[in-house]
Amino acid sequence: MITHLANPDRQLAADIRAGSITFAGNKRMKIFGTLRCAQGKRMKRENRIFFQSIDEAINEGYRPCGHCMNVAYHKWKMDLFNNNIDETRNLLPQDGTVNYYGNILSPKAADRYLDYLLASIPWQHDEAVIFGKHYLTKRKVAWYADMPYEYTYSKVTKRAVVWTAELLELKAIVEQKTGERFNSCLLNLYHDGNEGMAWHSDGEKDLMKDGAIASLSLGAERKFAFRHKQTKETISLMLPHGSLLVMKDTTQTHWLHRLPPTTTVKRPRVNLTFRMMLR
Ligand SMILES: O=C(O)CCC(=O)C(=O)O
Ligand SMILES: [Fe+2]
Repeated sequence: MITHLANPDRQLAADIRAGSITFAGNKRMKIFGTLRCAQGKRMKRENRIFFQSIDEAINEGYRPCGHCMNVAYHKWKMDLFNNNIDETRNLLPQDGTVNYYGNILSPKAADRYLDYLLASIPWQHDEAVIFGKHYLTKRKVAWYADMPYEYTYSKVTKRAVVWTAELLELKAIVEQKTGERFNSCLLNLYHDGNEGMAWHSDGEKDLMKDGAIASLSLGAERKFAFRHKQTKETISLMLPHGSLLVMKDTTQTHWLHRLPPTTTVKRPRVNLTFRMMLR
């Protein structure tokens, strides 16, 4: 880190040629950018500071300029919300794998997808058969897939509709993050905290056995919990707007999961679970 005031311009030119100066920062604003940045050139000499590398600037607490360092700026923003989330850490102590990826969408993108999903998905109340009686849930669902697959859960057979462009974008983002492939997605709409989902596992015979299920959450932040079928051990976490959780390996065989209702949440939540159906 070198200040501009402490350096005669001749020395500065030599440092730039030698590569010991590659970025300039603003001491007052704690922003850094390239030496050619138009915004950077306007700053007062006494505020100007130089760095050799991006790492040096970030370690000093500077953030990348949104004009001349767009890619680094977006990475810095995502790292900021995800402060130190380790997506390789297994949240389960045994008998399955659950990985939490934190926020995978910027707040703006997450807002945009949530607005789209609330307005454009043909949401329908979910149907279940319990002791031979048909029930409609308060929660609404929609099911999308590569083909109009049939899928049975809660003793009711549903037929998928084919992807929209926006759902395909989300599927591509989730596949890129997780390295997995998915051919279908169940969407759930919880209008407020009164709606949730009871303890269950997603081990239906139409699903690929031990396949990954990737769960993308949008809207109101809600608690999500796992409970081991034998030991009854429970693990829970919060799922914020734009976050991704992946369940895989033998998770569905040994663990139940649920979305507990909560009276404090007044806003809707949309959850997308990307799955691999057997065909
Ligand atoms: O809403 C959620 O987070 C989970 C939904 C779920 O478990 C399911 O659709 O099977
Ligand atoms: Fe589930």
